[in-house]
Amino acid sequence: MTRARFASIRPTRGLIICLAGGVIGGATYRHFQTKGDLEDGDALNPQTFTPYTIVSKQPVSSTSSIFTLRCPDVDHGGAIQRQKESDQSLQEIWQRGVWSVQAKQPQLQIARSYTPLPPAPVEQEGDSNVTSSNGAQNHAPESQNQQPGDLRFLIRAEKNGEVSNYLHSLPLSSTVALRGPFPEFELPPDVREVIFIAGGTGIAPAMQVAHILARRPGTRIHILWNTRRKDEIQGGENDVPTGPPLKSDTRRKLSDWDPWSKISRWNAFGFGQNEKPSHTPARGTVKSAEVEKSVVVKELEALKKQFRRTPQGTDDRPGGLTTEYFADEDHKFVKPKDVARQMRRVAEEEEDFGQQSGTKLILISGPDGFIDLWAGKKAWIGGREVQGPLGGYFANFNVVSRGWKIWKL
Ligand SMILES: Cc1cc2nc3c(=O)[nH]c(=O)nc-3n(C[C@H](O)[C@H](O)[C@H](O)COP(=O)(O)OP(=O)(O)OC[C@H]3O[C@@H](n4cnc5c(N)ncnc54)[C@H](O)[C@@H]3O)c2cc1C
Repeated sequence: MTRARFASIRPTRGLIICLAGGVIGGATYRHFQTKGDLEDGDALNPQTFTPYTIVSKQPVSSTSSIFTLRCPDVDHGGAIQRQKESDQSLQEIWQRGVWSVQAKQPQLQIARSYTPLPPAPVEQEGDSNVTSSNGAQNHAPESQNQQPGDLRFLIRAEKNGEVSNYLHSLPLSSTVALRGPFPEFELPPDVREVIFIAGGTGIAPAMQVAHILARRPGTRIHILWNTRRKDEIQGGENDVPTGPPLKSDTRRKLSDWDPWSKISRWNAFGFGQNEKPSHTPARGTVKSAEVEKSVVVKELEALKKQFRRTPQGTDDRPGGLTTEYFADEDHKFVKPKDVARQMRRVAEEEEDFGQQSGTKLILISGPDGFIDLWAGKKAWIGGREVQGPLGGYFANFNVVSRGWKIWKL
């Protein structure tokens, strides 16, 4: 979610893109024609804006909230149809990769991109499974009033930010015009391993990826989430291995390997499905049991549970989501060594169990400076945003030869 990412221009029908005055602080902004943007009666689509209603705003921190938006008039026949159409059209994109929608500020006629969060985990009696609005299995005590087709966003009110502050200023039941979906990144079908470095609201695409991988047996994702404020990661637990690396005499061939063994590397990672992962409270936070967990932390935990319900891969390798939390306010930052440690763990597993097929991905999402620091600036070529050369910390990491691919979101 770089500033360049904020600036990506997608040629769309019925849209006038005016770049004049659109470059502010390194960002190019999308300006829209006043007439004909709002097309009442259409399901969410990339060409025209569809009015949604804010049905809830759930504070995450003093600067960010989770907004739930719904197609209006959901109780009326035609609109129910529209809601269903919208939900169906999103089913596919929810399985493919990272995507966004644009929200419009009507007075200024500008729009910004926002990343839908996976459907809220739905509370259910006991520990049984429930099905979310997009057919996903969910499990956690959140968001009781969710309806099919609802879109949820984690939105931070940026200092002097036009659209984000406009959205935060709107009371419940206000209308917000949305357009989309816009694919941002397609996960390779054979993806096996993901390290996701997320800055701030960059956690939203990380959650999208986790949501997809939770349905792909044997895939794993480790999220390193760096926020500015510690309240956003409150109660978050770091799933990091606590024991020393396994010695070579404990190595076993994959065929001999007992996935439920306590000494298995997968479990040492916290990926085992029967074993309780070893947790440490997020740095700078008190033990999670003693504090109310932040809304996003709760949702990440619910995503972890989704992985545990997914059948294992053909090689009996448990899939999983693990997390590490860092807050600037605590002077804790994700460092290259944190990423290197995860890469090393994967490399050790490959040594032990043999090189596995499948793509290994490092994804980075967050504000401009965050992306630049890790992987260098994205670039613009021919009016299109491209990845640009690999820079930042990763310029000095031997990632490619180790079989990792990097993508700046
Ligand atoms: C694909 C995509 C998905 C996105 N998803 C989300 C999302 O899920 N949630 C979310 O909150 N945002 C998301 N963003 C960012 C969002 O589109 C806006 O850029 C953001 O809300 C700021 O817009 P604004 O109009 O309020 O600020 P602007 O008026 O555009 O900017 C005001 C000032 O704030 C600075 N600024 C803007 N954004 C940031 C930032 N993130 N960090 C530091 N300084 C900043 C600008 O440089 C400028 O100086 C996404 C962006 C993209 C491209």
